[in-house]
This record gives sequence, C-alpha cells and structure tokens, in this order.
Amino acid sequence: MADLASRITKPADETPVNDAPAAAGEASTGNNGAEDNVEDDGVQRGLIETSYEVEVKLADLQADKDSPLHSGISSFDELGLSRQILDGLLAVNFKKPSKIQARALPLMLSDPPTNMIAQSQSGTGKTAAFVLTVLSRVDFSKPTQPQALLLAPSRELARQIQGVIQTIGRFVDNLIVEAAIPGGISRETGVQSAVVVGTPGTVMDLIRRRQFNVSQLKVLVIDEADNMLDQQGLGDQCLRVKNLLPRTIQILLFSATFPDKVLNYARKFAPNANEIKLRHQELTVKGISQMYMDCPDEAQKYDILCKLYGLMTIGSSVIFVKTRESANEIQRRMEADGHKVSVLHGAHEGQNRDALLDDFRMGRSKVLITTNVLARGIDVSSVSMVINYDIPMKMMRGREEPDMETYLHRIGRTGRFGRVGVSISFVYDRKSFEALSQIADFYGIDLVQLSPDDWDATEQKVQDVIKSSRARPDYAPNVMDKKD
Ligand SMILES: Nc1ncnc2c1ncn2[C@@H]1O[C@H](COP(=O)(O)OP(=O)(O)OP(=O)(O)O)[C@@H](O)[C@H]1O
Repeated sequence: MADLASRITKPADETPVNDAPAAAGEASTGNNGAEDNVEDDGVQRGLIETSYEVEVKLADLQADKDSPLHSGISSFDELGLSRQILDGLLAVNFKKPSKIQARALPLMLSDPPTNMIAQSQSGTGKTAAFVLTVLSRVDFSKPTQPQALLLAPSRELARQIQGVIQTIGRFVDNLIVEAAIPGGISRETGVQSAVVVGTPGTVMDLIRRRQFNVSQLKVLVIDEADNMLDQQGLGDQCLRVKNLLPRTIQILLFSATFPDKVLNYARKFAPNANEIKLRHQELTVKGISQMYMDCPDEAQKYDILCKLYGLMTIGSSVIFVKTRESANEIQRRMEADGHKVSVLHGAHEGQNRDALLDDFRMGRSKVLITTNVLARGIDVSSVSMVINYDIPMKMMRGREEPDMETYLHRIGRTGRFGRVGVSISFVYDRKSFEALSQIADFYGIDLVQLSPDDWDATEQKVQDVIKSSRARPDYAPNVMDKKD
C-alpha cells in the first residue's frame, strides 16, 4: 500500500487485504443493436464549453490557423450543411455545435476528404459529428447503393447510431439506413441502403457472401475506435473489412479514449489523418461526481448495493459487473429481496437485448445490471448513477491491470451532455483499492469517499449531486474547469 495514490484518502487500518478470486471477464465486444437517443425534450442542454485545450494536428495545410475552418463556430448554419440536415438538427433541438463538433466538422467536411482521428470526452456529441459528415457525403439520388459504413463494437451501439442517423436525417429524401447486426439484414436481398451501421463480424459475413457491395463506399466511420482497432479484440476483423474497401475511402476514427499504443496503430489505419486529441488528465467529465464505497468485505458489497437501491431509482442506474454469471446472480438475489432490476449481457438473444435496452431507455426499467458489453457509447440521458460493482481490470502481458479506458467509458454512461451524475466504485480489498487508486492517479481524479457506516452522509452526498440540475464545482473538484 506504500504507493497508494494520494487521490484516495482512506485510513490504513480500515483496509482489508484479502484479494478477490480471479473470474473470467466478459469481452467488451458484443457482436451484435436501440433508437431514440437523440432527445427532443424541448430543453436546450447546457453546451459543454470546456476550457480544455485540444491538440489539433492539421494534415491539410489549407486548414491552418488562419483558415476560416479554425474560427469559432456558434451555429450549425456556418458549416455549409444542407437545408434538410439543418432542419433535422432544429427538430432535435441541437442549437449550437459542441466543441468536438465545431472542431471536427470543418475538417471532415472539407474537400478533398481527409481522414480523422478524433477524441473527446464521453457524452460530448461525437456521434452527431460523424453522422453529419456521413449525411453530407452520401449521394441520396442512389438510395440503395451503399456509400457509408459505420462500425461499432456492440449490437446496441450500432442500433443507437442507426437511430441517430434516422433522427437527424429525418428530412433527408430517400435516406435508408440498415443495421448490419445479426438478424438485421434480409438474407434474400442483402444490403439495400446507402448507409450501413454494423458490427464488424456481421459486416464481414455480408461482404463475403456478396450481400454487401462495398465498391462505392466513400466513408468508413469507426466508433469506439481504440476498442475496435485493439489487436486483442476486434482489430483483426476491422482490418479485414478495411482491406476490402476502396483505397480512397475517407476514414473517421472516434473515441473518448486513445491509449498511445492504439493511437500509433490508428495512424497507420487512417493515414495522414487530422487529429483532435486530449491529454488523459482532461478526459473526465465535470458533471460526473466520482465516488467510491469502502466495503468491509466482498460479501457485503451485495448488501451495500441493496441499500443504494433507493438512490439508484431517483433517476436510472447502470450496475457494471465483471461476468455474466455474477450479473445473473445479483439480479436473482435482488429480485428475491424485492427489488426490480433487469440484466443485459452478451449471452442473451439479440432481440431480447433490444427489448431490454428499449425498456431501460423508456424508463420502464430503471436499474440495469450489465457487463462491459454496454460500457461504451450507450446514450441514455436519464442515467444519474453508475455503479462499478467490480473495478474494471484487463490482462496485460499476462498480468491483471486496472482497465483505465473501460473505467472512463463506464462512468461516462451518466453525465451526458452537461447533465450531472454520480459514479460509485466499490472497493473491498487491497487489490481493488490499489486498482482504483491507480485509475484515480492516471486521470487526476479526487474521488469522494462514501462510508457504509454513515449512511446518512452517504445519502446526502449522492442526493446533493443527482437532485441538482447542474454540475456543482464543489462536487466535481476532480475535473477540468468549464466556462459557460
Ligand atoms: N449540439 C448538440 N446540442 C444538444 N445536444 C447534443 C448536441 N450534440 C449531441 N447532443 C446530445 O448529447 C448526447 C451525447 O452525445 P453522444 O452520444 O454523441 O456522445 P459521445 O461523445 O459519442 O459519447 P461516448 O463517448 O459515450 O460515446 C446525446 O444525447 C446527443 O443527443
């Protein structure tokens, strides 16, 4: 414990030291897809005017500092988007571009098309940035000719992106978007749309079976690109797909995280790309108050989870666990104890997964237990609490290490686009405690400690955040400043 990050303040005598038994983790790569993620609730959310400095590397000399491309953009009208697209943005109440949209869109829309590697915090509007580019590049006079391919790591995220394209593109004539996920494309007709969103395995299958004509594709978008290009995960499949596409295709890689190792590979995958990136200390979102619960031992994690149930249902909550088995087991016990919870993981059938996530989006279920399959990209604005029942870990060179990226993506399911949220990470032994310390140190976070022994204080700390309408600086001292 000597090198405990000073970020977590915990009295040494309270730290239990029995290590957790290793369990098999679920791959964060569901192979398979939801809809109304673009909200139209009539409220213009506070735009994230962060003061972080993004590093912009310009591949195109025309796009230098003096170019109008670099000037601040206060309205979507300034981007040269079509009337139909602007009407779509108006309909979903997107009044101003977020920073990533303002920075990335001029670079992605310029001609000749240039590749892009773009990083921005969770919930800051990366989806609309690439969706607007896709809608602007496709020639809708050829509605069934595939022209844009978007890849995502899970069925749920692919369906969500499909929904965003359909929503923002609602006034675009002849827009057809299909989801290349298991069960998504008719075997008889094959792909019959200009825009295809899918998971890499299904896309590869369709191409091999000659059911997806990729010869006229102009844009390839890879969302959650660091995860998708990772050689230990979906990297091979994505590379195989790319190798079958036209050489001139514009490649757009997006994620909230780009570890150096993957970034180097991404630069080869998308040569000469413009880059928008962040330092890792700039990656956490101000609206998310990051807390940790100091559990006496592993068995009591469950009891503490049940005690938190009332707080979880003020809004909606996602509980992340390591394995499918423990997800099932926690659901079984919580239901037996009278709590209403649902569970979604990769072992469920595709359509069942769709129905479960739809129920959660619509508020019909409020507490969702899941694995890393939903850690990335899923946008449900009502989520006010994320619980890391297990600290995310990954195998590196044969050793288990804290999974910095997955931590950030998991907690990013709350605090979407200027909203507030709480994340509570459970620690109970030396290993989980040190793992969380390393994560806190890496991102420069000051985690707020919650104690199971002082439940009134715990409730107060959580409620103060999730019942407030906006992020309060004193509850998020850990993250970068925001200028409104
Ligand atoms: N310009 C805008 N104005 C208002 N709301 C917006 C704007 N752009 C995006 N949003 C909303 O912000 C929310 C988060 O956007 P999005 O899902 O694209 O985040 P993201 O950056 O892709 O996050 P993640 O890294 O978690 O995938 C969505 O609900 C979206 O509708």
